[in-house]
Amino acid sequence: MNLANIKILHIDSNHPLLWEQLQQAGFHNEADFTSSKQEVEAKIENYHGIVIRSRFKIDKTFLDKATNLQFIARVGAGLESIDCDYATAKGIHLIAAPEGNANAVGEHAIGMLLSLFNNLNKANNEVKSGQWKREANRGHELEGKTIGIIGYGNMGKSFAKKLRGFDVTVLCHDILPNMGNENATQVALSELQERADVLSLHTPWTPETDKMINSDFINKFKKPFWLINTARGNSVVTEDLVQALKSGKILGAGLDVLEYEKLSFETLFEGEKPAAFEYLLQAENVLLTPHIAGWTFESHQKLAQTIVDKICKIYQ
Ligand SMILES: O=C(O)[C@H](O)COP(=O)(O)O
Repeated sequence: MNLANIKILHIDSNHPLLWEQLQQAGFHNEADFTSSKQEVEAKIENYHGIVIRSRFKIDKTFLDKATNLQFIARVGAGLESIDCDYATAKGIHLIAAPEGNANAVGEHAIGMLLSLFNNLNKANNEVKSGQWKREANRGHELEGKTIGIIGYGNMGKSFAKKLRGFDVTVLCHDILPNMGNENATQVALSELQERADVLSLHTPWTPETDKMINSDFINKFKKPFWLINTARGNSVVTEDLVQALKSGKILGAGLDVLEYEKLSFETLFEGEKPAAFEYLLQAENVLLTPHIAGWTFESHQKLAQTIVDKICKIYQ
């Protein structure tokens, strides 16, 4: 097959190796990082492949215009910006690269957990502002704790693997059966809620996981617990999380994702903020990072390489 006939449109910037290796393989590549969704829609019939991150939604309207599209390559894990069922029904290959940033997410979740358990962020801020508070920063140890992981795909598995060596019990829950492995025992959700001291969320954002962590869900946990969310902000009802933080049912939270994060910077940080968000910003037992769990120099490269390999495989 003459790969020069396969025209690929890149609508988001990625690690340069992605472009370079597709060029070397012989594909015809074009980049358009600025056109609006409507502008891309108007020309998408000319392309056989599109390489995206999450700039805009690939919905039915878009797909109906993409009459020659053979693949959609998402340089990342989450596929929520694509109408996957509709694309698949049209015979379009869907490619994603969760293998590329799973390690980064696993390491970030470990970092958040250790930071929360040992007050690293809080204590650091205090010492740097001239306060030497030892008793107020007495920490907890992971040893002997039970870690519950919801969503046991690439990210959940990576986190569980990193937990080896901490002498913890690792439970996982997934909608698919038989997902447990040497690093985690699969249990029913109710058992996880009964036993866990920590909940780490590693689920995609789907209708089933939207607002999943709400008061009802939280109250089913038998013990107070720590929450780590490196998955999607919309899976947690922030008001309910705040209520649980206030009551002590949630002991602390490490949040790399927020339900407000798609708002503009101005909306998010200037002027009046949603009360629950304001609480998270002030709370000492809440650690916030700006959706960077999968955002490392190494994952940038691994994501690109994974996508190149998967595109090349389609045309082997
Ligand atoms: O789904 C992912 O891979 C991560 O959440 C990163 O998403 P982004 O490409 O939209 O930043």
